[in-house]
Amino acid sequence: MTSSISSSRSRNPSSGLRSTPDRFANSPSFSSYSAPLVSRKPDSGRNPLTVVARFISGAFIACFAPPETAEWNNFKVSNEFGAPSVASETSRTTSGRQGRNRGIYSNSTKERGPGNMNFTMDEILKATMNFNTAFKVGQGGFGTVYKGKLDDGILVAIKRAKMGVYDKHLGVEFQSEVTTLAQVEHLNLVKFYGYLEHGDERILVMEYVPNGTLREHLDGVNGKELDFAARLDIAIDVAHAITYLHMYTDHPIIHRDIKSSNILLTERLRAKVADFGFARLAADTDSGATHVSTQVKGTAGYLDPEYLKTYHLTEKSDVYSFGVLLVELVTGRRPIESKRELKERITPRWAMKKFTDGDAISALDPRLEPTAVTNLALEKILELALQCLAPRRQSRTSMRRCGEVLWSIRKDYREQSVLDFRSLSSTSQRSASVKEQ
Ligand SMILES: Nc1ncnc2c1ncn2[C@@H]1O[C@H](COP(=O)(O)OP(=O)(O)OP(=O)(O)O)[C@@H](O)[C@H]1O
Repeated sequence: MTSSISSSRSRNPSSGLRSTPDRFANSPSFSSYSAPLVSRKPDSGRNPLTVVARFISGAFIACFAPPETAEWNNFKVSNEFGAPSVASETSRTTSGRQGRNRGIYSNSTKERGPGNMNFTMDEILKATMNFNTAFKVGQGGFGTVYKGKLDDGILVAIKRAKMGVYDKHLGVEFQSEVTTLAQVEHLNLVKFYGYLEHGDERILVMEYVPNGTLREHLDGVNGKELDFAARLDIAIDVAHAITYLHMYTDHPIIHRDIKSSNILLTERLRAKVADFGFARLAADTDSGATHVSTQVKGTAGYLDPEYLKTYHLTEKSDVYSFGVLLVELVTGRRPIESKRELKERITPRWAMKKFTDGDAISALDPRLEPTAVTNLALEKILELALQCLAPRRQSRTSMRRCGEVLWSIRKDYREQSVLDFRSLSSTSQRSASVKEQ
């Protein structure tokens, strides 16, 4: 229903993804990146991620009217499916038991790594205590998300599709495609463990990330707070994850829905990018082809204006969304703040104006301390955001470059903070000794 047809599907039949060498994940420096070994899946003649995207995008729904008919900043995420009631969940579970069990299998069930988990419905029911609402951690376009504990103690997030969000015809062919998706592995990407089709049930199992979403932290929900250094770390983590998708998988992958509610945080406030709901193989750089969708997908406020105009999708659409995310990180504001006065409603526009007027500091999240060191880093981040948010995609920087720039901003920020701290403590020591005299 929300599936996008890519005109380049036939042009991009390559289906394999590189398995991620561990040394590669969360590499401290992009300059140390080297191309990992390629292990290609045999050419299946079709693009598996397109199928995955069709399935999941049918699930993680955010469809927008064509740009001619809708103002981009007024887009609303349309969720066509109501949440199932507890009663209907129970009846689905019962009927599901009579259905067929399918999942992702590895030859060895002992070897539990991403993508090779072999799940049964009983296992899922046990892990979630029959989808007990006490284990519910969230609700999205796809359905309900539960926290679960597998027999071997591994914590997982279990996404249970709402009835009807999937395209039944895609069910059978979906498994092998999901296996491919599961091979995408990076420390800053939420690991995809497996998928289970069981009667009417469609269940995705992934790494459980325990500390909520970036948006919740920026909103200060449940006392969650993020200082400037943590925000900078998060920006770097996200840049690493997206660079990996763009550059180090067998074929570039465009995330398509980078936003603060798709960034999950660990206890140590490291970021993991979630939701490949809209993921799609990127342009074939050799042929210069780009993807042309029949529908624009993504989230209001994060959408590349050029993609909105042309329906052409490239990695630079992710760069644009990342620019919005950078602005969100330093201002704390949502991309669209509809209750504010007109000139402040579109946060990136407002923040960029402040920056170009030489008044970046007044765009800083009021919860952050406006020190000289923070102000310097803020200006550099907004300068990078400006490059990401360029209206024309040719003028935008790359995700790799974003990572490099942020890395150097963090280096300077840390060094300056240490110097600041030292001079502060020596000043206070001096004033203490003056008092003693
Ligand atoms: N892997 C995970 N670990 C921990 N919590 C998760 C995980 N995935 C999702 N959640 C929680 O479940 C909520 C819903 O997630 P989900 O991805 O289904 O929807 P969404 O991204 O919020 O919305 P949409 O599907 O419309 O994009 C998230 O906001 C988060 O709180």
